[in-house]
Amino acid sequence: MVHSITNNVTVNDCANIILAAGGSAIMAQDEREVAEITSRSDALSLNMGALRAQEAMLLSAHAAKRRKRPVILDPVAAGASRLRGEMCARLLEAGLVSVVRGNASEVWALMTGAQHTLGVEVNALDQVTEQNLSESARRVSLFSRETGAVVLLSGALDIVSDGKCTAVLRGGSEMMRRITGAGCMLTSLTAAYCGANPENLFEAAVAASGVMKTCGELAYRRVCEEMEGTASFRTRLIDAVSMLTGSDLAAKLRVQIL
Ligand SMILES: Nc1ncnc2c1ncn2[C@@H]1O[C@H](COP(=O)(O)OP(=O)(O)OP(=O)(O)O)[C@@H](O)[C@H]1O
Ligand SMILES: Cc1ncsc1CCO
Ligand SMILES: [Mg+2]
Repeated sequence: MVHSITNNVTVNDCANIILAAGGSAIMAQDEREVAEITSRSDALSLNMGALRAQEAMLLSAHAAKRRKRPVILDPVAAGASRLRGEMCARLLEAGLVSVVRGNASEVWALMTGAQHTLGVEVNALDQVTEQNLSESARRVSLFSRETGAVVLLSGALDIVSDGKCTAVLRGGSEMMRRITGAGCMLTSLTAAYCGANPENLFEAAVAASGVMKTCGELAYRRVCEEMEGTASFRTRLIDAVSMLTGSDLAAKLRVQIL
Protein backbone atom coordinates (compact mmCIF):
# COMPACT_ATOMS: atom_id res chain seq x y z
CA MET A 1 0.00 0.00 0.00
CA VAL A 2 1.54 3.25 -1.15
CA HIS A 3 0.31 6.59 0.19
CA SER A 4 1.06 9.29 -2.38
CA ILE A 5 0.90 13.05 -2.09
CA THR A 6 1.37 13.89 -5.73
CA ASN A 7 0.55 16.31 -8.53
CA ASN A 8 -2.73 16.55 -10.45
CA VAL A 9 -1.04 16.14 -13.83
CA THR A 10 -0.03 12.50 -13.49
CA VAL A 11 -1.89 11.23 -10.44
CA ASN A 12 -3.97 8.70 -12.37
CA ASP A 13 -0.91 7.18 -14.04
CA CYS A 14 0.81 6.95 -10.66
CA ALA A 15 -2.11 5.04 -9.14
CA ASN A 16 -2.34 2.76 -12.16
CA ILE A 17 1.33 1.85 -12.29
CA ILE A 18 1.26 0.89 -8.60
CA LEU A 19 -1.73 -1.37 -9.30
CA ALA A 20 -0.03 -2.77 -12.41
CA ALA A 21 2.96 -3.76 -10.27
CA GLY A 22 0.72 -5.60 -7.81
CA GLY A 23 0.47 -2.88 -5.16
CA SER A 24 -2.37 -0.77 -3.83
CA ALA A 25 -2.59 3.00 -4.07
CA ILE A 26 -4.11 5.68 -1.91
CA MET A 27 -3.81 9.35 -2.78
CA ALA A 28 -4.64 11.59 0.21
CA GLN A 29 -3.68 15.19 1.04
CA ASP A 30 -6.02 16.42 3.78
CA GLU A 31 -3.96 17.44 6.81
CA ARG A 32 -6.62 16.00 9.13
CA GLU A 33 -6.10 12.45 7.90
CA VAL A 34 -2.68 12.07 6.27
CA ALA A 35 -0.74 10.92 9.34
CA GLU A 36 -3.31 8.18 9.89
CA ILE A 37 -3.21 7.09 6.24
CA THR A 38 0.60 7.02 6.17
CA SER A 39 0.69 4.98 9.38
CA ARG A 40 -1.41 2.30 7.70
CA SER A 41 0.60 2.28 4.46
CA ASP A 42 3.84 0.47 3.58
CA ALA A 43 5.48 3.45 1.88
CA LEU A 44 4.98 7.19 1.39
CA SER A 45 5.59 8.96 -1.93
CA LEU A 46 6.04 12.76 -1.82
CA ASN A 47 6.00 14.57 -5.15
CA MET A 48 6.98 18.26 -5.24
CA GLY A 49 4.44 18.84 -8.00
CA ALA A 50 1.94 18.91 -5.09
CA LEU A 51 3.62 21.76 -3.25
CA ARG A 52 0.34 23.19 -1.95
CA ALA A 53 0.23 20.15 0.32
CA GLN A 54 3.45 21.05 2.16
CA GLU A 55 1.96 20.75 5.64
CA ALA A 56 0.38 17.41 4.76
CA MET A 57 3.76 16.23 3.42
CA LEU A 58 5.49 17.09 6.68
CA LEU A 59 2.80 15.43 8.81
CA SER A 60 2.98 12.30 6.66
CA ALA A 61 6.77 12.20 6.58
CA HIS A 62 6.93 12.38 10.39
CA ALA A 63 4.29 9.64 10.67
CA ALA A 64 6.32 7.47 8.29
CA LYS A 65 9.48 8.04 10.28
CA ARG A 66 7.76 7.04 13.53
CA ARG A 67 6.56 3.81 11.89
CA LYS A 68 9.88 3.21 10.06
CA ARG A 69 8.16 3.31 6.66
CA PRO A 70 10.21 4.36 3.62
CA VAL A 71 9.62 7.87 2.25
CA ILE A 72 10.31 8.45 -1.46
CA LEU A 73 10.86 12.04 -2.59
CA ASP A 74 10.33 13.19 -6.19
CA PRO A 75 11.90 16.68 -6.32
CA VAL A 76 9.86 17.74 -9.39
CA ALA A 77 11.36 20.94 -10.86
CA ALA A 78 13.49 21.44 -7.73
CA GLY A 79 15.54 24.09 -9.53
CA ALA A 80 12.57 26.02 -10.90
CA SER A 81 11.62 27.95 -7.77
CA ARG A 82 13.12 28.71 -4.38
CA LEU A 83 10.12 27.25 -2.58
CA ARG A 84 10.60 23.81 -4.15
CA GLY A 85 14.27 23.66 -3.33
CA GLU A 86 13.65 24.80 0.24
CA MET A 87 10.94 22.21 0.85
CA CYS A 88 13.17 19.40 -0.47
CA ALA A 89 16.07 20.62 1.68
CA ARG A 90 13.82 20.78 4.72
CA LEU A 91 12.72 17.15 4.28
CA LEU A 92 16.28 15.97 3.58
CA GLU A 93 17.90 17.88 6.42
CA ALA A 94 15.35 16.49 8.90
CA GLY A 95 16.33 12.97 7.80
CA LEU A 96 12.79 12.30 6.60
CA VAL A 97 13.69 10.96 3.13
CA SER A 98 14.65 7.33 2.43
CA VAL A 99 14.94 7.51 -1.38
CA VAL A 100 15.26 10.47 -3.78
CA ARG A 101 14.12 9.83 -7.38
CA GLY A 102 14.67 12.69 -9.79
CA ASN A 103 16.09 13.62 -13.17
CA ALA A 104 19.64 14.98 -13.41
CA SER A 105 18.66 18.68 -13.26
CA GLU A 106 16.60 18.03 -10.14
CA VAL A 107 19.31 16.05 -8.35
CA TRP A 108 22.05 18.55 -9.24
CA ALA A 109 19.78 21.41 -8.09
CA LEU A 110 19.32 19.72 -4.71
CA MET A 111 23.07 19.23 -4.42
CA THR A 112 24.17 22.72 -5.38
CA GLY A 113 21.13 24.93 -4.81
CA ALA A 114 21.45 26.03 -8.45
CA GLN A 115 18.26 27.20 -10.10
CA HIS A 116 18.69 26.80 -13.81
CA THR A 117 15.89 24.42 -14.73
CA LEU A 118 12.92 26.02 -16.35
CA GLY A 119 10.38 23.30 -15.79
CA VAL A 120 9.87 19.68 -14.98
CA GLU A 121 12.12 18.41 -17.76
CA VAL A 122 15.82 17.75 -17.60
CA ASN A 123 18.13 20.47 -18.94
CA ALA A 124 20.19 18.98 -21.81
CA LEU A 125 23.44 20.25 -20.27
CA ASP A 126 22.80 18.32 -17.04
CA GLN A 127 22.15 14.92 -18.59
CA VAL A 128 24.16 11.83 -17.73
CA THR A 129 26.05 10.49 -20.74
CA GLU A 130 28.58 7.70 -21.23
CA GLN A 131 31.25 10.47 -21.28
CA ASN A 132 30.38 11.96 -17.88
CA LEU A 133 29.12 8.71 -16.31
CA SER A 134 31.89 8.11 -13.80
CA GLU A 135 31.87 11.71 -12.56
CA SER A 136 28.04 11.69 -12.41
CA ALA A 137 28.04 8.41 -10.48
CA ARG A 138 30.58 9.84 -8.04
CA ARG A 139 28.33 12.86 -7.42
CA VAL A 140 25.23 10.70 -6.95
CA SER A 141 27.10 8.53 -4.44
CA LEU A 142 28.30 11.65 -2.60
CA PHE A 143 24.75 13.03 -2.46
CA SER A 144 23.55 9.70 -1.07
CA ARG A 145 26.18 9.82 1.68
CA GLU A 146 25.38 13.47 2.47
CA THR A 147 21.65 12.83 2.83
CA GLY A 148 21.59 9.23 4.04
CA ALA A 149 19.03 8.52 1.30
CA VAL A 150 19.28 6.09 -1.59
CA VAL A 151 19.40 8.19 -4.79
CA LEU A 152 17.89 7.14 -8.12
CA LEU A 153 18.85 9.62 -10.82
CA SER A 154 16.94 8.81 -14.00
CA GLY A 155 17.54 9.63 -17.65
CA ALA A 156 18.96 7.89 -20.70
CA LEU A 157 21.20 6.23 -18.11
CA ASP A 158 19.78 5.63 -14.63
CA ILE A 159 22.18 5.77 -11.68
CA VAL A 160 21.23 4.27 -8.29
CA SER A 161 23.43 4.68 -5.23
CA ASP A 162 23.26 4.08 -1.49
CA GLY A 163 26.62 5.76 -0.97
CA LYS A 164 28.47 2.45 -0.85
CA CYS A 165 27.23 0.65 -3.93
CA THR A 166 26.39 2.39 -7.23
CA ALA A 167 24.54 0.79 -10.15
CA VAL A 168 23.97 1.96 -13.73
CA LEU A 169 20.99 0.83 -15.78
CA ARG A 170 20.81 1.38 -19.52
CA GLY A 171 17.98 0.89 -22.00
CA GLY A 172 14.44 2.23 -21.96
CA SER A 173 13.20 4.41 -24.80
CA GLU A 174 13.56 8.02 -25.93
CA MET A 175 9.77 8.07 -26.08
CA MET A 176 9.65 8.05 -22.28
CA ARG A 177 10.63 11.71 -22.42
CA ARG A 178 7.83 12.57 -24.84
CA ILE A 179 5.07 11.80 -22.33
CA THR A 180 4.65 13.58 -19.03
CA GLY A 181 4.81 11.41 -15.96
CA ALA A 182 7.29 8.65 -16.79
CA GLY A 183 9.37 10.04 -13.93
CA CYS A 184 6.39 10.31 -11.57
CA MET A 185 5.48 6.73 -12.48
CA LEU A 186 9.03 5.59 -11.76
CA THR A 187 8.82 7.29 -8.36
CA SER A 188 5.53 5.49 -7.67
CA LEU A 189 7.01 2.14 -8.69
CA THR A 190 10.01 2.82 -6.46
CA ALA A 191 7.67 3.50 -3.54
CA ALA A 192 5.79 0.24 -4.22
CA TYR A 193 9.01 -1.79 -4.26
CA CYS A 194 10.40 -0.01 -1.20
CA GLY A 195 7.17 -0.80 0.64
CA ALA A 196 7.54 -4.45 -0.34
CA ASN A 197 11.27 -4.60 0.48
CA PRO A 198 11.90 -2.07 3.26
CA GLU A 199 15.05 -3.86 4.39
CA ASN A 200 16.88 -3.17 1.12
CA LEU A 201 15.93 0.14 -0.45
CA PHE A 202 18.91 0.09 -2.83
CA GLU A 203 17.70 -3.21 -4.28
CA ALA A 204 14.12 -1.86 -4.43
CA ALA A 205 15.27 1.24 -6.34
CA VAL A 206 17.35 -0.85 -8.77
CA ALA A 207 14.32 -3.07 -9.33
CA ALA A 208 12.09 -0.06 -10.09
CA SER A 209 14.64 1.39 -12.48
CA GLY A 210 15.08 -1.97 -14.22
CA VAL A 211 11.36 -2.63 -14.55
CA MET A 212 10.72 0.84 -15.95
CA LYS A 213 13.58 0.60 -18.48
CA THR A 214 12.43 -2.87 -19.58
CA CYS A 215 8.79 -1.82 -19.87
CA GLY A 216 9.77 1.32 -21.79
CA GLU A 217 11.44 -0.92 -24.37
CA LEU A 218 8.47 -3.31 -24.57
CA ALA A 219 6.01 -0.40 -24.92
CA TYR A 220 8.13 1.26 -27.61
CA ARG A 221 8.33 -1.96 -29.61
CA ARG A 222 4.56 -2.27 -29.41
CA VAL A 223 3.79 1.29 -30.60
CA CYS A 224 6.23 0.89 -33.48
CA GLU A 225 4.53 -2.33 -34.58
CA GLU A 226 1.11 -0.67 -34.42
CA MET A 227 2.27 2.69 -35.87
CA GLU A 228 0.99 4.48 -32.75
CA GLY A 229 2.10 7.68 -31.00
CA THR A 230 2.90 9.00 -27.57
CA ALA A 231 -0.55 8.74 -25.99
CA SER A 232 -0.68 5.03 -26.80
CA PHE A 233 2.90 4.67 -25.54
CA ARG A 234 1.76 5.85 -22.11
CA THR A 235 -0.94 3.17 -22.06
CA ARG A 236 1.44 0.50 -23.38
CA LEU A 237 3.92 1.37 -20.63
CA ILE A 238 1.36 0.58 -17.91
CA ASP A 239 0.28 -2.52 -19.89
CA ALA A 240 3.88 -3.74 -19.97
CA VAL A 241 4.29 -3.34 -16.20
CA SER A 242 1.05 -5.25 -15.57
CA MET A 243 2.13 -8.12 -17.84
CA LEU A 244 5.83 -8.32 -17.04
CA THR A 245 7.04 -11.70 -15.81
CA GLY A 246 10.15 -12.47 -13.81
CA SER A 247 11.69 -14.28 -16.76
CA ASP A 248 11.00 -11.34 -19.15
CA LEU A 249 12.78 -9.10 -16.68
CA ALA A 250 15.69 -11.48 -16.13
CA ALA A 251 16.17 -11.77 -19.90
CA LYS A 252 16.27 -8.01 -20.47
CA LEU A 253 17.68 -6.50 -17.29
CA ARG A 254 21.11 -4.91 -17.62
CA VAL A 255 22.56 -3.69 -14.33
CA GLN A 256 26.18 -2.62 -14.11
CA ILE A 257 27.62 -2.26 -10.62
CA LEU A 258 30.37 0.37 -10.61
N1 LIG B 1 16.62 9.33 -23.36
C1 LIG B 1 16.14 8.29 -22.66
N2 LIG B 1 16.35 7.03 -23.09
C2 LIG B 1 15.86 5.99 -22.39
N3 LIG B 1 15.13 6.09 -21.26
C3 LIG B 1 14.89 7.32 -20.78
C4 LIG B 1 15.38 8.48 -21.44
N4 LIG B 1 15.00 9.57 -20.75
C5 LIG B 1 14.29 9.11 -19.69
N5 LIG B 1 14.23 7.76 -19.69
C6 LIG B 1 13.51 6.92 -18.73
O1 LIG B 1 12.26 7.55 -18.47
C7 LIG B 1 11.85 7.38 -17.12
C8 LIG B 1 11.56 8.74 -16.50
O2 LIG B 1 12.77 9.41 -16.27
P1 LIG B 1 12.97 10.97 -16.48
O3 LIG B 1 14.36 11.24 -16.01
O4 LIG B 1 12.60 11.37 -17.84
O5 LIG B 1 11.93 11.53 -15.39
P2 LIG B 1 11.37 13.01 -15.19
O6 LIG B 1 12.20 14.00 -15.92
O7 LIG B 1 11.17 13.21 -13.75
O8 LIG B 1 9.93 12.86 -15.88
P3 LIG B 1 8.48 13.54 -15.52
O9 LIG B 1 8.75 14.68 -14.58
O10 LIG B 1 7.92 13.97 -16.81
O11 LIG B 1 7.63 12.53 -14.87
C9 LIG B 1 12.98 6.60 -16.45
O12 LIG B 1 12.60 5.24 -16.40
C10 LIG B 1 14.19 6.80 -17.38
O13 LIG B 1 15.07 5.70 -17.32
C1 LIG C 1 4.00 18.78 -15.87
C2 LIG C 1 4.06 18.79 -14.39
N1 LIG C 1 3.97 19.96 -13.70
C3 LIG C 1 4.04 19.76 -12.41
S1 LIG C 1 4.20 18.14 -11.98
C4 LIG C 1 4.17 17.66 -13.59
C5 LIG C 1 4.27 16.23 -13.99
C6 LIG C 1 5.60 15.79 -14.47
O1 LIG C 1 6.59 15.89 -13.53
MG1 LIG D 1 9.76 14.51 -12.87
